[in-house]
Formats: sequence, C-alpha cells, structure tokens
Amino acid sequence: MNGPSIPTTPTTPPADAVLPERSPLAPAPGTLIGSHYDECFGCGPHHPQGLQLTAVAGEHLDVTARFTVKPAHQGGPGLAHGGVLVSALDETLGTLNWLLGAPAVTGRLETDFVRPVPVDSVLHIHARVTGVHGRKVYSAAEGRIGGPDGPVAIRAQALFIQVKLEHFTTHGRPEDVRKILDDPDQIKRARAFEVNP
Ligand SMILES: CCCCCCCCCCCCCC(=O)SCCNC(=O)CCNC(=O)[C@H](O)C(C)(C)COP(=O)(O)OP(=O)(O)OC[C@H]1O[C@@H](n2cnc3c(N)ncnc32)[C@H](O)[C@@H]1OP(=O)(O)O
Repeated sequence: MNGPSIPTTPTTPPADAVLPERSPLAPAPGTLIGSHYDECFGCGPHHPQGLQLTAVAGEHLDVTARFTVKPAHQGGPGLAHGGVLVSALDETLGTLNWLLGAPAVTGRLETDFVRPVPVDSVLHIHARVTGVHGRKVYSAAEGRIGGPDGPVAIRAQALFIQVKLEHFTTHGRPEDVRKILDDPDQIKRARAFEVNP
C-alpha cells in the first residue's frame, strides 16, 4: 500500500502562473519603499511596539527588508516570538504588491522556523513573487541573521489575493477609515488603502 499522498500546497504557483513585468508605478530598484500607513504594526515608523520594518525594491519582482528584534518582541527569554517573525515576513511579502501595482491581502502564509532569533538581531529578509494567476499572487521569502548572507532563520511561502479599495473601506473600523479619508495628504490617503493595515 502506498503512503499518504502529499498535497500540493496552496502557496505553490500553478504551472500556468505568470511572472508579469514590474508595474510602471513600481518604486525604482534600490528605492526605499516607505510605510503605507503610520499606524501599521509592520512598517509604521512611529508605532512604539511595531516592527518598524524598512523595505527596498529589488531589480525584479523582489524586495529586501530589515527588521531589528527588540525586547518588546520576545517570546522565550531573549528570543524573538515566532509570531512576530511571521509578521515581519508577512509585511515584507505584502510589500511585493507595490511592484505589481495592485492592492492585495494575505490569504495564506506557510512558515518554517529554522533557527532561533535572539533579541537585538537584525533579520535580513528577501522576498520575491513566484507567480501570478488571476487575482492570486504567489510569493516566497527567507529571513537570515548575522548579515544578508548569514544562515537562514525563517522561510515562508504565501498566497496573496488582490482586492479592491472597498475591501478596506468596508471592513476597517469606521473611525480609523474616516481619519484617513479626512487626511488632507492625498498621498498618505491613497497609500493607506492600498493594503490592509
Ligand atoms: C499598490 C499596491 C500596494 C501594496 C502595499 C504593500 C504594503 C505591505 C503591507 C502588507 C501587510 C501585510 C498583509 C496582511 O497582513 S493583510 C491582512 C491579513 N489578511 C486578511 O485580512 C484577509 C482576510 N481574508 C479576506 O478578506 C478574503 O478571504 C480574501 C480577500 C483573501 C478572499 O476573498 P474573496 O471573496 O475576495 O476571494 P475568493 O474567496 O473568491 O478567493 C479568490 C481565490 O483565492 C483563493 N483563496 C482565497 N483565500 C485562500 C486561502 N486562504 N488559501 C488558499 N486559497 C485561497 C480562492 O480559493 C479563490 O481561488 P479560485 O477559486 O479563484 O481558484
């Protein structure tokens, strides 16, 4: 009798997925991709307990990002909480959608924790789009410690689903949505709703 079959993971792009060109709106390679929303736990620069993650656009459909693990991010003593590391990869993978020029939210995120990450470490993350199929964006990321070429500490594969602006205005807490819609800074307004804060 054969053993149990191993299902193809839903984060693996199907054979007819494509790798599109970068969007004309994509930030130039080497450019810092700014925070999409000041209050974002992942990238908001003033969020006191947030990750304050910074990401830079790559040459292709890829980004690099850095996240410094702070004492507020501990799980075990002196070690990063696994869920916080997942958040850092989720945020970086989400940033890939700037390169495609279409808002998207995480549908599925699969993670392998390969080695523990001490507080004060810098997690060097590289993420890339692995395929696009209709509204589905497939991507993968890895986070290394000790430098951009250091050992891999965490890996992830994800499936993002492209959504319309209404996704955010319909589901967000009304006072937060209103605050952004009333912000006179149009750029801030547009960016906040391009992703799910
Ligand atoms: C301009 C760009 C800006 C970018 C800025 C980046 C900044 C970075 C910030 C990032 C911050 C970090 C990012 C965050 O943290 S985003 C926050 C976390 N994510 C969410 O809150 C999303 C919650 N979920 C939903 O809203 C809906 O379920 C969505 C919108 C995802 C789909 O509901 P919708 O009604 O719209 O679509 P559908 O149900 O017809 O599905 C469509 C297709 O997708 C397939 N499917 C769906 N779900 C899954 C699943 N779980 N596994 C496998 N497959 C799944 C489904 O089978 C179907 O396939 P097919 O039948 O077509 O083959």
